[in-house]
Amino acid sequence: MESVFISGLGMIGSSLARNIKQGNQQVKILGYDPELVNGEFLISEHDVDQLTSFASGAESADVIFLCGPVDVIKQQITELATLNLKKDVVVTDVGSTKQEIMSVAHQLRDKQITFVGGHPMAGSHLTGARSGRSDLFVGAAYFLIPTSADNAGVVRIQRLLSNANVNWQLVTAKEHDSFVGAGSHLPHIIASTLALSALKTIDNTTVDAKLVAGGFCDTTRIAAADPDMWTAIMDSNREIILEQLNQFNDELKKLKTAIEQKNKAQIHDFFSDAQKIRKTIDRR
Ligand SMILES: NC(=O)c1ccc[n+]([C@@H]2O[C@H](COP(=O)([O-])OP(=O)(O)OC[C@H]3O[C@@H](n4cnc5c(N)ncnc54)[C@H](O)[C@@H]3O)[C@@H](O)[C@H]2O)c1
Ligand SMILES: O=C(O)C(=O)C[C@]1(C(=O)O)C=C[C@@H](O)C=C1
Repeated sequence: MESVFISGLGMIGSSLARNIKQGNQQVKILGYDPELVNGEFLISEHDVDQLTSFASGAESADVIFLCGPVDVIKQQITELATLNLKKDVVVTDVGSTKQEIMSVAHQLRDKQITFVGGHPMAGSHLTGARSGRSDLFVGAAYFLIPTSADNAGVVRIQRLLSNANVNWQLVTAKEHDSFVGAGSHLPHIIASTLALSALKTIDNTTVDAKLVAGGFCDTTRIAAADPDMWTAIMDSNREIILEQLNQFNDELKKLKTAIEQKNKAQIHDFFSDAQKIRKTIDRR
């Protein structure tokens, strides 16, 4: 019987457990999470078969998914390199950044342990096992960062998650971090900045903040995300984020200047260009 160990049974880890279990009841799922409530919930739902310590789950697994925050994933890769893992184990993760993680993972590759970086590009601002879903990843990109020797690992992960109906994307860690910087990290920064700055103004009016426009709610939903998770992501993708923030500031400055100068043609071009870009990525 194939054993899968999932470390971190929050939204993403629990979604993987549900999906793998639904796809194949024969796979034994071992789980670890320091917040016991997550594991106990998944045991009660029969999505996880057994709760273990990190070390014993890792040592008895055929495939290991690291699903904690990015900083925890890095620590656990280092810990895995000290354990007595199965010889042909495949280790993967779901962290939102990849360059740092792939670089820490050399400790595993040096010991001929297969590590394939992973990142399902689906989720929400919610946390914990109760917020996971078996269909969370349907239609979403699932990035894998193989190294040249890791083809068997890629196939093994794809087979295990064949029920997930994801859009597999094999990319380099650098390409990944640049893409998610623009497509995920910057949006979170902007949503949170908007929430902070707009509320300063709104709180000085007599109108209830809950009466804000739908556009405010659409653009700030992700500002409700977990600060611990996002602090770890900012720290891990620091250089790319700083570069992309400069680019963002340049665009914002252009609009500010056009508004100051009452340059209606430029203001129109700004919204028209953005409209065209947004329409090209409409998925649903
Ligand atoms: N939230 C999203 O939309 C999303 C999407 C894709 C990837 N990710 C990435 O997935 C990972 C998990 O995010 P999530 O949304 O499931 O967050 P979550 O908070 O729901 O789950 C993280 C879990 O990790 C556990 N944890 C903390 N320290 C641990 C440790 N030492 N060992 C094992 N578990 C530990 C926490 O108790 C928590 O249950 C993060 O690395 C995140 O960057 C998140
Ligand atoms: O949809 C959301 O609420 C999310 O925040 C999910 C989201 C993102 O879209 O940016 C968050 C972090 C990830 O690494 C991948 C997906």
